[in-house]
Amino acid sequence: MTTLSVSGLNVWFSTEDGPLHALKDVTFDIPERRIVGIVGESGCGKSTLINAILGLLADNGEIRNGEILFEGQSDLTKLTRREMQDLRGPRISTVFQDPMGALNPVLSVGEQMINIQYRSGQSKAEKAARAIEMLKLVRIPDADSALNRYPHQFSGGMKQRIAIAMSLMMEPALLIADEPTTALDATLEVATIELLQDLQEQIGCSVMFISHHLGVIAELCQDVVVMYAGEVVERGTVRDVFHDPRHPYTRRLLECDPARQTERTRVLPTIPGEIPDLRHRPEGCVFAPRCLERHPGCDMAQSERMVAPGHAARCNLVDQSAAEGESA
Ligand SMILES: Nc1ncnc2c1ncn2[C@@H]1O[C@H](COP(=O)(O)OP(=O)(O)OP(=O)(O)O)[C@@H](O)[C@H]1O
Repeated sequence: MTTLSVSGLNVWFSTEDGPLHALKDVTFDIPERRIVGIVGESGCGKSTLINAILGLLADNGEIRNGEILFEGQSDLTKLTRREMQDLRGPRISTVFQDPMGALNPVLSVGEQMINIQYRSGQSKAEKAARAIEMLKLVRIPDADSALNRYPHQFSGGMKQRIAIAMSLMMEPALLIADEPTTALDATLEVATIELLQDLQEQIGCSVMFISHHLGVIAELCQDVVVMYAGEVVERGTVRDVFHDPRHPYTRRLLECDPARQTERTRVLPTIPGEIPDLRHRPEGCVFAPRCLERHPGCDMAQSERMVAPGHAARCNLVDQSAAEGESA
């Protein structure tokens, strides 16, 4: 079963300078029990995508068309505010870069972990036992006494692990992890990624993992969705997309062999130029103004093409090279 299926999603923001088309025809799946990485430069629409899934778009934002199917049943774009509230947390949970966004500084860790289970129907002692079990799972030393401590009494890495424990406590079907390791140093980042891998396997949830760190995506994810200027430009398994990138944008991102780079340079390389103003999208390919492989066909609208089973790219060049291959 597919945990999340986003198809033809379009999000617009109204701004003083006119309508801004932030997400255009975004389509991808998060299959059951898989970790899907979302990668792209700042401004490519990652936050807008998360907010659209969670029903938390800003007041000036609007989903004009498209579908976000959760567990093959509910179209999240059609749910009421109340219905979305019921899903957020227990069924679709989140973990962000700053764990303090999830932790209340004036409540003990135990109180917070017990409060999260408000609908479990269990006694307080059972909830406390579950909290200790989760703290052990995320490798917090001395988990029993950790319940009585406050967030500021833990290191940054431990706070993030507690936030992860809280987000997985109700065994959600989908965890949305937005740059959860970016603020951590390299050693803690590796440990946190290994932990996420372990927990995902144990709990059996799907994960949408947002990162601008290609090395982390390669390490953790099975599938990857490459976004540019609010469009999905390429998607497929990490193996296919990273070993045989078909969109010029993906190729630019990957052009330096990650294996030969240091931890620091494995983050997204800077590509000359900027994401276009999304109030004035180019008629043709949105990446064309920065593309080194630009040709006249790029001035026409691009549609997504399957380049191999499960591997798609939104680039007219894909067909051209395929056609060249056939005629050679
Ligand atoms: N409330 C808003 N009103 C107007 N424009 C918005 C709003 N929110 C986002 N945008 C625009 O939508 C586009 C996508 O923004 P978004 O924040 O989703 O990108 P992002 O990839 O998450 O970037 P970052 O990594 O910097 O947070 C940008 O052009 C941004 O300016």
